[in-house]
Amino acid sequence: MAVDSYIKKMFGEKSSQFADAKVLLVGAGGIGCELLKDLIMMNIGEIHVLDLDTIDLSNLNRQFLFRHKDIKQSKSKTAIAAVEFFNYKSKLYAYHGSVLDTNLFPLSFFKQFNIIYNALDNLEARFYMNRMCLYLNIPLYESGTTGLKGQVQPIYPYLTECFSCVPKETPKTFPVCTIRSTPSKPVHCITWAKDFLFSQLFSNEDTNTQEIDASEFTNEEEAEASKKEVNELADLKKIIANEGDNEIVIKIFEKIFIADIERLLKIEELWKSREKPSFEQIKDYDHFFKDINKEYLTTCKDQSTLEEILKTFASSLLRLTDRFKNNENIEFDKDDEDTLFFVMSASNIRSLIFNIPTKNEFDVKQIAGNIIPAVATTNAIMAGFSALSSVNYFLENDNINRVVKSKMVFDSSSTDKVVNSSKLIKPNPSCSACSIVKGIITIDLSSTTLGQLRDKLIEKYNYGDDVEIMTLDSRLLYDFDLEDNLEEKLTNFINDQTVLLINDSDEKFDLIELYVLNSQNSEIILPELNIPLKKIKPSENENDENDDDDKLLVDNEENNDIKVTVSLDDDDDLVEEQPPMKKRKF
Ligand SMILES: Nc1ncnc2c1ncn2[C@@H]1O[C@H](COP(=O)(O)OP(=O)(O)OP(=O)(O)O)[C@@H](O)[C@H]1O
Ligand SMILES: [Zn+2]
Repeated sequence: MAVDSYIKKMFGEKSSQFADAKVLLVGAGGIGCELLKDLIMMNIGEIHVLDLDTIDLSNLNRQFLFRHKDIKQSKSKTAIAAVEFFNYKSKLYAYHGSVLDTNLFPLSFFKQFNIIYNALDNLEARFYMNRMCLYLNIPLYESGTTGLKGQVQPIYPYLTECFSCVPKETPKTFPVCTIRSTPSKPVHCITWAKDFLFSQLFSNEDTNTQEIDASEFTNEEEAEASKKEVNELADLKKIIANEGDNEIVIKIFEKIFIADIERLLKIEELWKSREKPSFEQIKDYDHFFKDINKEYLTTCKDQSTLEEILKTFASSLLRLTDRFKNNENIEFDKDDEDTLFFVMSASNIRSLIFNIPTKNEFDVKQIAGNIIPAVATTNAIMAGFSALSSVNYFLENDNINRVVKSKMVFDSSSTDKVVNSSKLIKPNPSCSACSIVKGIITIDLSSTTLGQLRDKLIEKYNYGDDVEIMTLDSRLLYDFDLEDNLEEKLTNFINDQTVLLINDSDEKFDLIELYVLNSQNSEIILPELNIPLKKIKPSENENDENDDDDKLLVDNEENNDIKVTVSLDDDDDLVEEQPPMKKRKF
């Protein structure tokens, strides 16, 4: 049966609308390759594929559109070239770049799509796409897998839970003192080698300026020892940059694995209830450093003998030193052999000193790359559900009906059912992303004054009296107390893509967020918004005399007449988005 009639049989007459759709697929990795195939099979009109990465050897086992010859080629472009021979009607477009790059992909880029599919592997990009879809009110089909687990979440902006509504699990971290002074597991040594030693030696940042936070250590002496370590490493880094002969291997080894450990040994407090580190297992190190070179031993991946460990350390260090001297920006990458082997061997030397089991290349790669093996089948299943979920977009006329028909799909822990589904849930009213109604304002910043913007806002959204206008980064541009700026052109305060927060001075309506698109000679075009009434009654906070204690008013250097509100709250949670401005009272 031809694809067209098959689709018609499956989904009915309305499936002919697939051909009119323009969709964006973000990510051409494990799920992305599968989704591209599924969307093509649905005869979607235009499929735009975006990915920042190039193909690695380790992608080939599951990213079935890529071949060995494609290694180092752009994922999005290769994926599209690979399906060229499929029998399909979709028009395909590839973009190589990060979706976070606002120069390459401004908000107006996303505006052209009916649907966006996320096939990403990190929270930052997922949070970002979630926001873009909220601004533009575009349905987002979010998917992800870890090993045998996976899930697909259709997100209909403001009607269902968005990606930020539920806090995401934090990646596992360890106390600094465990990593720096008292490791007891292989993962502690690998984390030390990757996140501390490797970045101290090879990162382009000025490591001299890095501060040690004494409160993270249980013991003052320990904090002092760590501070010394960092300063001395910064000196070694200078030697790496300027000399880089084989001497450096011995110097670095003796500093990190002898002097620093001796310093720790002197802190008796640390070893009262722990086994002391010892040099017994590495005492013959100078023997193995006699004939070092940049070639790796053929058995270096095994890491089963002291010779393999030490020689891998020496070769990887020398190779990285060469790269560093060539001004290469070296970052840890599990698929970059030199960086992986350096981390592997350095962590194994540390393990020998702390009497911890050593690990081979395979294990270190898993742990250092935080990898749960990706499973091709899970990717294929979740991509399939993502494509199928989006069929509701075409079969139903509006988002409310789409929500009713759509389901969230996830893996099941029961053995008699592979996948489960559940109804979509309403947004979390305190979600940092979707609890604030968002929209896009098109405006000519060079010809419009702040006063004109204020008047237009009041008129369009029926604010009773007045508004306060701020930027997302907390600059107060206007309130009833700050009228001096009203005659000024907006270019003096904001740019294209600035996000504005508009607050109702009467406290009747909730805060709104407007994304600025600068357009020359354009009138002020404000979005149609359904602004909810304020959830917290002002009277609830009236007795709170210290309301302003959590903000400071300071001068902005560029615009001296603008008040700048700086929050003293320091909410550093990486996996939850920043708390919304509406939580503060202005
Ligand atoms: N900011 C971003 N912009 C564009 N593409 C992105 C961005 N962040 C991640 N991606 C892409 O999302 C895809 C996710 O796919 P996947 O989870 O299979 O990861 P991978 O990098 O291909 O594989 P692995 O991490 O297992 O080696 C990757 O191709 C990655 O390049
Ligand atoms: Zn939300």
